[in-house]
Amino acid sequence: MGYLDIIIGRNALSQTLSVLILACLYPVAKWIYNVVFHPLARFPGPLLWRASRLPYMRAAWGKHFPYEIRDLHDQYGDVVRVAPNELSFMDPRAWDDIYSNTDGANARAFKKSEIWHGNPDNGPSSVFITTDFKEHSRIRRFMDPAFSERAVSQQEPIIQDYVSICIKKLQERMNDKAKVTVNIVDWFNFTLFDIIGDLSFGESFGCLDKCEYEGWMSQMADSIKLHYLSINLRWYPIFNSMLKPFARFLVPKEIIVHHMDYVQRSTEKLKRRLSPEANIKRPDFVSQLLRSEDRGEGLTPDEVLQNSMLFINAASETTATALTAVANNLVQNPESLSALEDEIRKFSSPSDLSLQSLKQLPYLNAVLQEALRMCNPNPIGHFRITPPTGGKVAGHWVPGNTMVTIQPIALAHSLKYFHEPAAWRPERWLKEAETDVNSPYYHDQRKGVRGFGWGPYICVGEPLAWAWMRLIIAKMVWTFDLKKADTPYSTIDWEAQDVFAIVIKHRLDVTFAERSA
Ligand code: HEM
Repeated sequence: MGYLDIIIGRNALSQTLSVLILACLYPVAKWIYNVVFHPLARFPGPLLWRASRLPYMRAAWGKHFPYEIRDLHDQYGDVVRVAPNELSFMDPRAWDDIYSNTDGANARAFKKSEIWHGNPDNGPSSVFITTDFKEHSRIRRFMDPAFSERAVSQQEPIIQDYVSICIKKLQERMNDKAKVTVNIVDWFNFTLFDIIGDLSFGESFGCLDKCEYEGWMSQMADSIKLHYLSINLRWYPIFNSMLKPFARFLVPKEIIVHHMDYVQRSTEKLKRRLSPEANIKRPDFVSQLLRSEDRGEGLTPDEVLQNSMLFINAASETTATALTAVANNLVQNPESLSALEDEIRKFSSPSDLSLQSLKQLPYLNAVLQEALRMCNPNPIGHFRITPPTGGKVAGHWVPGNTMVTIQPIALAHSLKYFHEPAAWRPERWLKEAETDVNSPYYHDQRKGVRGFGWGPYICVGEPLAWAWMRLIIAKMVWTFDLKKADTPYSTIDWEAQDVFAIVIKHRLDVTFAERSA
C-alpha cells in the first residue's frame, strides 16, 4: 500500500472526502502562506486583504473603492498591501518610480498589467489595451501628432463652433425671466460628444442639435461599469472561464444591443470619412492617423477604428466628470465663482476667448486643477506590474511581478500632503501659493496630483482636454450668471456617487441666468 493510499484510503467515499478536505485546505494554506511567507509579507495592511483578494474584490464591486482605499492609507500609512500581490502607494515620489521612463528610481516605467488592460479576446489592438511597450510606442508615434498643442490649435475652429452652439441653445431655452435651469451634465456631454465625434469620425453625433443622446451613449457608463466588474473576475481564471459561456445571459441585453449599435455606427461613420469621394481635408484625428499608412508600419484600418472608438470613451466621460466637478464646486462657492467671473469678464467679447488667451488665465486654470485634485475622473488609479527582477518605489524595494498603483484620491485628499484637502481651494494652484512661504498652501505637494497620468502612457488627449475645458467653462461664465438651482439636484455629494473605474455621475441642475454685469 503506497503513502497516498494510506492518506486518502481506497474506497470511493474516503477518496471523495479526502479530495474535498484537500480542496478546503488549499485556500487555508494559501492564506497562511500569503500572510506569513509571501515576499510582500512585511508590508502593512488589513489581515484579510493580505491573505486573499476577496476583500479587495468586495471593495471594487462595492461602489466606493477609492474612498475605502483612502481609509486604509489613513490607517496604515503611505504604502498598504491591499491584496496578496498588490501594493497601493500614497506618496508623490511613486509617480516617477512607477510610471516614468526617465525620472524614477528604475531603469524604465513599469508595464501595464494583463489583468487590467490586455487583449484577452485577441481583437484589434488599441493604445489603451496593449501591454507591449513596442506596440504601444508604435501606436503613440502615429497618434501623438493628432493631439499635440499644434494640432489642437488647428482644431480650434471646430471646437469653438460646438461650444458656441451649446451657448446659443442654452440662450434659446431661456424663459420670460431670462433664465433656464438644466442638468448641466447633459450639456457638457452633448458638447463633448459632438466635438469628439467630429474630430474622430469627421461628423458630429448631432447631440446639440437634437438636445439628446444617441441610444448607446446612455449605456456607455453601464458598459464601462460591466467591463470593470468583469475585469476583477480575471483574478480567478478558472471561475472566469466557467462563467464566460454564460456571459450573454448575465450581461443585460440593452448593453449588448447598444454596444453593437455603437460599433456599427462608428464603422459606418469612419467608412464615410475615409471614402475617396469624401475628399475631406481637415485637421482631425483621422487625417493624422492615416498619415501613418505612408510609413509601412502604420495603423491598420481596424486599429484606426478601434482607437477612434476609444477616443470617444476616453475623452467624453473623463472631461464631463471634471467639468461637472467644476460646476458643482463653483455654484457652492460663490466667492470662487465671482473670482472666476472677474477674470473671464475682462474680455470684452466672447470672440476674444481664444484657446491661446484662456491658457494664460491663472484662476481659470487653478479652478480646473482643483477639480482634478478633488474629483479625479480616474479615481481608481493606473495599475502597473513590477518587472520580474523587482523595482524600487518610494524608497521601498518591491519584489518582481507585484501589482502597484498610486491611489490618486488617497494622495490628493491627504492632510499630510495638502492643506485643507477636503476643501475647494483653487488658490492653492496660483503662483503665490508656490512662492510665498506664508501661504497656507506653500507646502502642498502639487506634483502629487497628476490627473492625466504620467510617463509613456500619459493621456494623449491632455492638450485637447485643457483646451475644451477652459473654453466651455469660460464661455458659460462669460455669457451667463451661473446660480445654484432651486431643485432637489442643486448639488452633488461627490463621494455618494458610485465608482466603477469611472464616476457614475449624479444629475446636477444649474440655473443659467442672463448676465447681470
Ligand atoms: C479631463 C479629461 C481627461 C482626463 C482626466 C484623462 C486622464 C487620463 C489618464 C490618467 C490616462 C492614463 C491612464 C494610464 O496611465 O493607464 C489617460 C490615457 C488616455 N487618454 Fe485621457 N484623459 C482626459 C481626456 C482625454 C481626451 C480629451 C482624450 C482624447 C481622445 C483622451 C484620450 C486618452 C487616451 C487615448 C489614453 C491612452 C493613452 C495611452 O495609453 O498611451 N483623454 N487619460
